[in-house]
Amino acid sequence: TCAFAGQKKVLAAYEEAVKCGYSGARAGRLHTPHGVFDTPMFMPVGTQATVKAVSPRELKEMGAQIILSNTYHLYLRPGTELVAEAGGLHRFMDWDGGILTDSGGFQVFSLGPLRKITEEGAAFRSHIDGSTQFLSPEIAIKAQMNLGADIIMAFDECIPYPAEYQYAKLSTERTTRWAERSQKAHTRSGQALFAIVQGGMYQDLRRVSANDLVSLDFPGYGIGGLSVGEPKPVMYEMLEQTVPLLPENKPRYLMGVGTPDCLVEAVRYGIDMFDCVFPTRVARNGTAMTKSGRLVVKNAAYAKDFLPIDENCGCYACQNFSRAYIRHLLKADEIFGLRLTTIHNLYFLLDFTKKMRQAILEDRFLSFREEFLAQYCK
Ligand SMILES: CNc1nc2cc3nc(NC)[nH]c3cc2c(=O)[nH]1
Ligand SMILES: [Zn+2]
Repeated sequence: TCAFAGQKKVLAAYEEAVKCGYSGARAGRLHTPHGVFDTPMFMPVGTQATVKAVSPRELKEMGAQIILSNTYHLYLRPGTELVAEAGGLHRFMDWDGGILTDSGGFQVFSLGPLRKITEEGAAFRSHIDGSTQFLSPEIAIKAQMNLGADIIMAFDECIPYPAEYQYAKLSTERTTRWAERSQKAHTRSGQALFAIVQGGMYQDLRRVSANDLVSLDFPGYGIGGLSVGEPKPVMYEMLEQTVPLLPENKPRYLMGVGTPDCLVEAVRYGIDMFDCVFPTRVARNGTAMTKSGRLVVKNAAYAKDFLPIDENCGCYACQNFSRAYIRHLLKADEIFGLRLTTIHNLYFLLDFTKKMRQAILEDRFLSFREEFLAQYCK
């Protein structure tokens, strides 16, 4: 059955175009001040106000719609007030598409040597100069208002994996209180604030977290605390528990995911938005993503392979260069080499989400998923 449910309300409004088949997969459109964007979507990560090794023009060319930047990094360097003085993040990095900033929650817990978490917020040492820093919902929201992203995230704690039930419970309850404080601190119109569902790997805590945040009525919901080392079946189980509790007419954003097999599974559960450093990170050590799995183009096997990374790929790297040439550049430590693998990997994931959208619109997503998983080896 295909139903159309549209809503053109506040910014970052989610307009579901088509929900088809017997899965939760849906194709939608996300309304923001910088445009209306198609979902499912992959968002390239530009941690320090640049997607490493590629230009905004190249990102536009390959079909990027919304890109991500990290508040934690920009808060420490160059400072979010400075970015505000520069006219905001869009002007600063010359990107006129959508921008989503995460709130520092994850980085504080995964990057800076953590000092202490209290009800007030998180004290940590800067990974840049070792200085003692502090982030709270109010500080994180003010920083994101300064950056001026179209979508910003509530300040939360990404619960480490594994975590005791009691810790996960207390942390999740605090994250919900932090979400409320984030909401109160968010006074910038034309900017959507998403909450982040936590709950560790506990079904009941996931449900409580989702229900509590839905009752606080946000324009969109991140699903956090996943892709933190848990087995994939556990991640999917948490999605199964969480996504159905989230409003159909609001976007769902699975944070930090991921590889194509995870994307196609998460879309089946009804996820609309993804971000992941994987494509850009593995590109920098010479690994290309293909529909059959990873291709380490740096390997000697490709020294005389004059075919492109993927003959059916429409990206700049595959249209113009061979595996042998890219391998040569990588071996010679030439910057252009990792630019080409990065361009290919970003294009691959952006194109993959476009193909999933098309499959949903044509009501053939489940067979698309079967065919893809049959060919892709992790
Ligand atoms: C900004 N808050 C926030 N970011 C996250 C980023 C993540 N990135 C991954 N895997 C790479 N898991 C994540 C979880 C969170 C999370 O629970 N919260
Ligand atoms: Zn390519």
